[in-house]
Amino acid sequence: MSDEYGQEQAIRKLKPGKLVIASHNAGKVREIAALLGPYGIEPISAASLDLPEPEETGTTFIANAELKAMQAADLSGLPALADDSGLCVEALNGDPGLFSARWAGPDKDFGMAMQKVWDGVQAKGPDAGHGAHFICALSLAWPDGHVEAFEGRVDGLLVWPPRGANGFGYDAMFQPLGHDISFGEMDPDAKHAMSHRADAFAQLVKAVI
Ligand SMILES: O=P(O)(O)OP(=O)(O)OP(=O)(O)OC[C@H]1O[C@@H](n2cnc3c(O)ncnc32)[C@H](O)[C@@H]1O
Ligand SMILES: [Mg+2]
Repeated sequence: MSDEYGQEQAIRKLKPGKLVIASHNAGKVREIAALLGPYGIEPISAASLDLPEPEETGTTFIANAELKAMQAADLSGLPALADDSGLCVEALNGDPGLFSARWAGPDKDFGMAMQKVWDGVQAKGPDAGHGAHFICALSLAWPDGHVEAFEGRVDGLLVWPPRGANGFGYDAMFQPLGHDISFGEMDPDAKHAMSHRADAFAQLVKAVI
């Protein structure tokens, strides 16, 4: 148990210091580091610590975020922040959802994954809606086993063909409600102002920073 983050600490404010970003997705690590920017917290990536990628056996975004954060905190001895997220498509009953990364296969081919999403919606017929949302669960875990989690969401529409080279994953086929450009076409700062990750992060900041 570390002194700084021990069980006896009544208020678990995240003091400026080191925080492991328990993700192996470079796009997420970049976004989380940008969100942490104003708080004077030094992010350390799981990859730079050679942390293993745990199997995501949870049945909810929060469960998966918690298992990733708890493993990284346990192995590193530092507080760790993990993100489990995904694209939920209404016409596909919420798929790919928890399996958003897995739909891209071992080569992480999101061109193929986006095509699969679009083909799935087309197969539902001409009346299928294009509504979708992203969910992001952020979990913060301390080496003593304490863990908290926050869930954010952004609603939008699927667009086809994919547009823009910014962002990562499914960004090029997702247009947030009230906007006429996709996340793939948006400046990173604009995405950070409205994304599912920003929503979850705002809740985390309120609770612990
Ligand atoms: O588990 P870690 O190591 O964090 O990395 P991952 O890529 O496997 O991440 P997830 O298991 O949470 O899978 C979520 C997938 O959902 C997609 N996704 C999540 N947030 C996104 C965003 O902001 N924009 C586009 N796609 C996103 C993206 O393709 C991710 O690979
Ligand atoms: Mg993953």
